[in-house]
Amino acid sequence: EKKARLAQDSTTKGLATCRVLLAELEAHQDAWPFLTPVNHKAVPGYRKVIKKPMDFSTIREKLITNQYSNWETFIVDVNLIFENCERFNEDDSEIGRAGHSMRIFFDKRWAELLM
Ligand SMILES: Cn1cc(C(=O)NCCCNC(=O)c2ccc(F)cc2)ccc1=O
Repeated sequence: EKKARLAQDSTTKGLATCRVLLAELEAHQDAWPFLTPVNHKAVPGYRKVIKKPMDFSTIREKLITNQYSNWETFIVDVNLIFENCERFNEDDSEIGRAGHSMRIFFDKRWAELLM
């Protein structure tokens, strides 16, 4: 609730929790399309359609190099992965389904850990 949120926002605890959350996302069985940046040479049209690519390895690098000021900025990048996936992939496709599965998992976990 509100007090907890404020505590999470400012302390490194909030970002430590993001590392826990990222490790869980990377370990998920449906994470494979999102572990590394989409290879736009191998995926025709990707670079043109997706203006802000994002993936778990990029988020990990940004966490390690202190590029997130708080857990909200971390959440924005994770959600970008799912928005890009929905934009580029049919819902009824292997990667589309993996994106929906990961988003459902993430929404539940960050609510438990950070709210
Ligand atoms: C998010 N997205 C991903 C792709 C895509 O083709 N991504 C590469 C999949 C191939 N990567 C693997 O199979 C893999 C990677 C790491 C690993 F540890 C195990 C397997 C295409 C469109 C799109 O929107």
